[in-house]
Amino acid sequence: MALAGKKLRGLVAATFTPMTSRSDINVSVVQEYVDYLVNKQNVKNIFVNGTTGEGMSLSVQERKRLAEEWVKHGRGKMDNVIIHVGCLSLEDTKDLAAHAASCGADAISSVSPSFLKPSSQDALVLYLKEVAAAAPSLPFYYYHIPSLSGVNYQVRNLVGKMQLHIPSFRGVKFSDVNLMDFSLCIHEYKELDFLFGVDEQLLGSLVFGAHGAVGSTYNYLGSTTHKMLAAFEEGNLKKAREIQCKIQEFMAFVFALGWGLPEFKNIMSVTSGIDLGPPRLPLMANWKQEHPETVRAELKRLGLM
Ligand SMILES: CC(=O)N[C@H](C=O)[C@@H](O)[C@H](O)[C@H](O)CO
Ligand SMILES: CC(=O)C(=O)O
Repeated sequence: MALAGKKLRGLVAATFTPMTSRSDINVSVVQEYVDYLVNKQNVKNIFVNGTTGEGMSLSVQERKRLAEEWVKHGRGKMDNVIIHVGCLSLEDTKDLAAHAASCGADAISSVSPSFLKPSSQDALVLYLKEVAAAAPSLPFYYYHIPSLSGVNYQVRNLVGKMQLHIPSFRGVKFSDVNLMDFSLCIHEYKELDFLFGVDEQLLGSLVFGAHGAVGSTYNYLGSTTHKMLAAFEEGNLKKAREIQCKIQEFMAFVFALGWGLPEFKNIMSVTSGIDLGPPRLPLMANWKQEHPETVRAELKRLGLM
């Protein structure tokens, strides 16, 4: 089922990791979550254990268990289950990559290490080459997210090197606002997939030919975002802009609450009715019980729920 010659297109939901009230992973709701994405949001690709999934805050064992569950429940329902394998340890990353292949994932992706960082573009490519080689049968996507990784090489420059050294390299999940870099990637590397990762600015990336998008909001705004994609396809920019602005108004509202990614899982709990529990880390002090009602009211006010 691996992406062999297939192109990765359309919306990819970066899944939240379901947890119990005590912050243990809760795989019992994964099936319901998959069904919600497919049936209510018409989203058929998932990106597991990434930023949204708090992958970096989970143990290797938990990440493996989650990968197995998402693959198992995605089978026959999802077009692509992409497992994010990046972490600070190369050994763990390779272990996660090999595991993703063994459990039947469609592709893997990795961020750059972000504490001790690669000293050059070549060093990063060599590192990722080792990661990809641990799962040589799976398409590999580089996950560019400079705001969190602190690693900000121009992707356009990296891509040529990755293509040369990593046989399974297939594209980039581009979570940055540098649209010139993004555009030149698409223009120069037509055989690769470039997926945009700043949901509230997706319309801008479509102008430059984005092949798809990976993000946290497609969990609960997938169907709304599909309407924007359709309007863009039809050349109805006025409508596409209206939809994007609603999404921006909503994001501005949650940012004003002081929320960051882990707290966004509240929004998915509210919209899907699936209790995803609290974020893993006790650092996330802005996660408050009273907020769900406020979020629901705002989504309703904007016509997004
Ligand atoms: C920094 C970050 O987490 N970016 C996510 C994807 O990469 C996005 O999906 C955001 O969660 C989304 O655009 C909301 O800001
Ligand atoms: C947002 C995103 O794509 C991730 O969670 O990794």
